[in-house]
Amino acid sequence: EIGLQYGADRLGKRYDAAMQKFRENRLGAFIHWGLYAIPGGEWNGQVYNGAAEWLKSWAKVPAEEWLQLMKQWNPQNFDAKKWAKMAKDMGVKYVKITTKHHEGFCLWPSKFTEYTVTNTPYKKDILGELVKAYNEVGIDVHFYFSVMDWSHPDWRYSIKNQEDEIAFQRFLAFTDNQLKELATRYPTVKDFWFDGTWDESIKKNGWWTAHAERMLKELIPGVTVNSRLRADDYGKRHFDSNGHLMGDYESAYERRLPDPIKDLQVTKWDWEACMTLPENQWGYHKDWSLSYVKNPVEVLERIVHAVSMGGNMVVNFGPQADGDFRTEEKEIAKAIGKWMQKNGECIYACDYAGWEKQDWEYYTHKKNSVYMIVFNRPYSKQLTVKVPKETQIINAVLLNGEKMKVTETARNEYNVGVPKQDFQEPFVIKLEIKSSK
Ligand SMILES: C#C[C@@H]1N[C@@H](C)[C@@H](O)[C@H]1O
Repeated sequence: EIGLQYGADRLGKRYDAAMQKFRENRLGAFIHWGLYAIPGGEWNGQVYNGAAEWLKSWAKVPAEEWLQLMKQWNPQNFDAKKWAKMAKDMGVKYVKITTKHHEGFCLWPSKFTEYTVTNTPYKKDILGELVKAYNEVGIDVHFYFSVMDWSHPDWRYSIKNQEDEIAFQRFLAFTDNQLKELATRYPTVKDFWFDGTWDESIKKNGWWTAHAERMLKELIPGVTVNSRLRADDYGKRHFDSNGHLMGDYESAYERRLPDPIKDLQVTKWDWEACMTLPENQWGYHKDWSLSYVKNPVEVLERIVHAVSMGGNMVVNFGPQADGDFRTEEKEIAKAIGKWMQKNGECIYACDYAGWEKQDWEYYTHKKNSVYMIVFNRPYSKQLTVKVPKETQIINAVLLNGEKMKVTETARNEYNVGVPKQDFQEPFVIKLEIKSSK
């Protein structure tokens, strides 16, 4: 191994209570809300099909022009309690909120920039209202924070000369101030999810990324930080030059998931994926017909896929400028919630089972139960289960209590029958197992 000053601070998983809670939460929601919700993907009469929260970039809008949108920021239908109820009904255990996206507009009254909710017709501390409302219903709040800040004159993509260096060090000090502000104003926050850290300027300042993580953990003991913040002494991101994960969980799975057969290495560490409902829209886009929108079962499949490999899944919502959610998002949240109400025990506090994946889909594991989450119902009406050596299936029950037939078909192989009723949705069978290992 090579000596690193700014590599991984710890080897292996964290097992303290705060990290255990992060891990057991398993299902979260992302909220991408900012000035970009106002134009919703359209600028000067042209609709851009790229991600709506990047419209400033697609339409090449200068920062001072873009930030004029603040004059229109007045979400009259915003109701933090309604947002909290929608999340609770969906069955999410945490919500990640964009405190500040790349545009630099802050949902909290930051003292270090003029580009905040305070200087809009709305005036009030949106972030504070949301933290309070989510916490009141027992939902943890995580902060998304974009280091890249298009509104700040000292932001640099790369460091080309001494002037860049001096400006960027000022920028990092500004960022420190905002992070300290967030951690002290909202001490119940459980996690910081950093984004906008892929440019040369950050990779050349690995020291700062290590400092930012350590500073937050001093301010809020137990807080978790994602790997995307971190760059080591040589600019290596997520995993340091010795191959060790930096931060507390890997956060590279954005709109994609590890392969359930080829990428089993991820089961060795904590990780969290995040996904969009359309192909690639995080902020509100007025025209969702521009790309495929996943149906509720396709969203569920991604949630279960992540948990089956020991990861968390965060499903994204992009609220409208008026503070309400589009109908499609409300309907998907409701459908997920209905399924989670019946089947959540195969998700919450579950982990990778380590059994050989089958075509009917996924296993998850909790204590001495293994759950079979069936997305593909076989015409044979038999679900093949290959168990590890010295493992027996004692019984198999549907979560509604219906007993499933279990037939040993070969050494360490069983057939588990399917339910009589075709539920027209993924169903869950709970296996009680006995291992003589
Ligand atoms: C690229 C990029 C950003 N990362 C996702 C989580 C969204 O915030 C998107 O704008």
